[in-house]
Amino acid sequence: MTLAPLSQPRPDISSPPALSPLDRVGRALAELRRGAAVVVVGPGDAVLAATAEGADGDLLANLSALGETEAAPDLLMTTRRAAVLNLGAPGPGAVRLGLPGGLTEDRLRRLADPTEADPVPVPAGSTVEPVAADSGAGAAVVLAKLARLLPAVVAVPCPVSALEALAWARARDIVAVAAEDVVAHHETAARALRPVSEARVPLMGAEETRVIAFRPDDGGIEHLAIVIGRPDPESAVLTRLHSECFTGDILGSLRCDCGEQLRGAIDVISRAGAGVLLYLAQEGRGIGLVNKLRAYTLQDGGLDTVDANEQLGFDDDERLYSPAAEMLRHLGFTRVRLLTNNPRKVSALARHRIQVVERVPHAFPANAHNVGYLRAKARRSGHLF
Ligand SMILES: Nc1nc2c(ncn2[C@@H]2O[C@H](COP(=O)(O)OP(=O)(O)OP(=O)(O)O)[C@@H](O)[C@H]2O)c(=O)[nH]1
Ligand SMILES: [Zn+2]
Repeated sequence: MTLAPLSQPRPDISSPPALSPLDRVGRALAELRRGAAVVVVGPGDAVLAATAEGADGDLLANLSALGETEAAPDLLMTTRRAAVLNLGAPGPGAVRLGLPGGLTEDRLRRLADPTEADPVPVPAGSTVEPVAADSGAGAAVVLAKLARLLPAVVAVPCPVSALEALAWARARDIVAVAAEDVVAHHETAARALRPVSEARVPLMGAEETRVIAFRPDDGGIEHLAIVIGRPDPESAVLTRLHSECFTGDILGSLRCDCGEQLRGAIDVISRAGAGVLLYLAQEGRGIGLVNKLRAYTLQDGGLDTVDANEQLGFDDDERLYSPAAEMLRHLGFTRVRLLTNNPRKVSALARHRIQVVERVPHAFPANAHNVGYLRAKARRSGHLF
């Protein structure tokens, strides 16, 4: 084998042609998850950001060096987390927190992660400034959420204008992404869902079952349609939207009702003759398994399921149901009888042009471990038990 001489020009792989917005966001998510910095470019700002989770002193110093500033990075967090720290009113969006004396690894950890044992110290003289959702700074926080990390990032402004930021990032081999693509990502990924494989999977109690996997175009986790029997698209199809719950579905956790609801839905649909169960990759009401375990730790400290989410900086429910509506349409179903106790699922499907002709209650007896959780769902989230 002959090796090409070193002097031979190499193909430029740093700027592949015409990456789609989904691809660009997908790359940025992978970078954040491995602890690298990304550039997020808004209409009037560009930030160099890395996730707060796992950030150490070296990363903070590197960000400042790359941003050509003596100042320590700012901490960007959701308005929800800021409210928990008594730094303003809760609501949608994000804020930039400036700390006198700068951000240290210890301060960062205690401000961003409520499962850290010590009380949160917000130093006197700290500044809090709202950031627009579609700005580079606002979108950087959305990226952390999409990456299913703690929704907080450390960031410095890029040392160039927003117009020059893409070229600046490319010259340094840093992945760059547009804020508008980040903000639109959830919906764009749902629209780009396509069926990629399908197989017959006889289930206990529902032998005539097919599983169809739908993949988002950004390479994200597949959602599954579990079609039992032969549902008639001309009539309202008995349908269950089930959000993934590793602990309840697989391990049989008693902290929630998911395992019973999953097996119960298969049973009910099978006895009715036909229907569909959508198994949605929305672990932990959309915050991911790692954050759900953090939420459990907070609940063991006395918070309920809604407050635990908000302490972490999330909304109480981060799920979107456009993927579910898209999958139903792919299957040819536009009218459903929905197995749920959750009114948000009913209204969300209607918003996405799937007609819910009936809500079919789907409740199971409580146990000693989930009784508080079920009560909180009824009291705080409007579940109809
Ligand atoms: N963040 C968080 N998620 C949880 C907790 N307990 C269960 N979950 C998640 O909540 C989701 C429950 O999903 P579903 O059963 O489809 O939805 P639901 O809102 O309970 O509505 P129903 O249709 O009435 O069952 C799953 O993704 C679980 O992983 C919790 O304490 N915190
Ligand atoms: Zn569960």
